[in-house]
Amino acid sequence: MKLTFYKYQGTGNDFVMVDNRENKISKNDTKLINHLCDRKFGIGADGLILLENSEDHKDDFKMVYFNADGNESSMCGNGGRCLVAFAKYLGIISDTARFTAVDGVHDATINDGVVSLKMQDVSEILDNEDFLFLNTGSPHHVVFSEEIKLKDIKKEGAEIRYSERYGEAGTNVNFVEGVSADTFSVRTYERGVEDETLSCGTGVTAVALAAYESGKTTSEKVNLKTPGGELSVTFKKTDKGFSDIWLSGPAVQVFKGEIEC
Ligand SMILES: N[C@@H](CCC[C@H](N)C(=O)O)C(=O)O
Repeated sequence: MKLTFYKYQGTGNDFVMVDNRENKISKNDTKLINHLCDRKFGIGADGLILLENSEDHKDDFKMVYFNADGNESSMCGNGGRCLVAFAKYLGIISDTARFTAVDGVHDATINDGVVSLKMQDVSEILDNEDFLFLNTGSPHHVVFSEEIKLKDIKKEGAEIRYSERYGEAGTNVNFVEGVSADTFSVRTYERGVEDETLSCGTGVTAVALAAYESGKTTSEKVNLKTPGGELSVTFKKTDKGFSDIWLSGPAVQVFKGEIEC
């Protein structure tokens, strides 16, 4: 079969997008999805996203996310932003969207190529001496450190991802360095890619909230510099945790293609 696909990137976190409203791809075909994401033998991407019809057509569409290893996973923030740009390209939405993902319903807006995605509220943050841990749709271990540009992210990230603390499920790992009162540099090791990616949306969201929680910023708008570009996260601190969390940044179509599979 010839499969039409689109390639998108959001601050260098890249995705194969498939319009699956007619169920062309089976969600259980781990081997095929892993092959499509392979950078040498396939198209190449950090993950693959299916745009599907929302159940009962309640929302504009549904997001189904797979890591590059071919397994369906938890929420992908950059992927969600790219999917909104894809839905606009397909004519499903204009400048606002509401869609369902694995962690629930998300609202989004597009303005001049910048996609802002509303994330789920966060009520629990584990604040340890050496790190923070929270779930922003995906699990994130956050370490504040210095000279992150010198780190071997693949090696240090894998040590934490596979540590006993996180068991079989594992975690994503973010290494963070302060730049100014409201700006942080972030490098992320992603589970399911098992390497550093150029940016991670749920990761920078976790970093912004962790920075606020640990007193490293007092701003409810945090700028995040990743190796693939800049994102921002705004939120409101409440007595229950964090709400009204929005992740914003560019989302770009790179190319369209067909692949025999
Ligand atoms: N790149 C993503 C996160 C994707 C999910 C992650 N790899 C996991 O399995 O937890 C993002 O932008 O949030």
